[in-house]
Amino acid sequence: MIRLDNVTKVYARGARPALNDVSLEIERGEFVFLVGASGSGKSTFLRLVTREEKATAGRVLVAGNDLTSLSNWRVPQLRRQMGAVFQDFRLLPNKTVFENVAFALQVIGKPKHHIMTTVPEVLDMVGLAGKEKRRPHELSGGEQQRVAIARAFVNRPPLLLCDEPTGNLDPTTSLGIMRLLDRINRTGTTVVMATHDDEIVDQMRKRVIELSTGELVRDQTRGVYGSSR
Ligand SMILES: Nc1ncnc2c1ncn2[C@@H]1O[C@H](COP(=O)(O)OP(=O)(O)OP(=O)(O)O)[C@@H](O)[C@H]1O
Repeated sequence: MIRLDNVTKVYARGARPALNDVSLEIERGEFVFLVGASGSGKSTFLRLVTREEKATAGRVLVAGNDLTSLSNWRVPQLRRQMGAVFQDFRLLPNKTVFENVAFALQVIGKPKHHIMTTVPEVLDMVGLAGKEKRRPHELSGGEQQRVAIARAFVNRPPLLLCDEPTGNLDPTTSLGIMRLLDRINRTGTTVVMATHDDEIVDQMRKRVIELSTGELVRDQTRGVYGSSR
């Protein structure tokens, strides 16, 4: 699903590489935690996968596309294959829960009848049935993140990228979000999650990839947050 071959990323104003000669492979259907101190390169990794950034050297392959040579006009097509979830939810404040999720389908031209059947299904799946008409400010943080996950998953993308999805949530709420991401992963969707949440990583025991100042320093199956433990 994702392959990096000797990838280096140097930002225009960057003193040192944000990623330095990183090679790794993530297979379809895997659940992977991306850990490392602030500034270690996690977000850069995710931005290379979405093609928000281009590698300075090396090759990035995602869902069968070589992003090094992918033309700009094909980037929207690439992004349809991935959903993204962020720490700050990024919902549209003036739209209802239903409309926030429906919007993701409208922008890719799905017909109304498809939207009317698919959105309730996914809202049910994330545990928000009955809250369709609420606006984001009328929901708890955990519920807002469920809306964001519903929006990211409504098109059933093969890849879900999560950047600190539990960063604003308390431990119990975070666990609920993780159960949901785990369920999504079990449908066959590859999940890559950048996180600082040691409790979550230690509980889930999934593959852990650790970056340190742009270098891959650990790749562990059924891993924990800190390598010293
Ligand atoms: N647009 C940019 N221009 C210049 N340097 C950047 C840019 N974005 C990130 N960097 C630098 O690249 C390095 C890696 O940053 P990145 O955001 O990928 O780290 P991170 O692991 O996601 O950090 P955090 O956990 O704080 O989100 C840092 O040194 C950062 O300052």
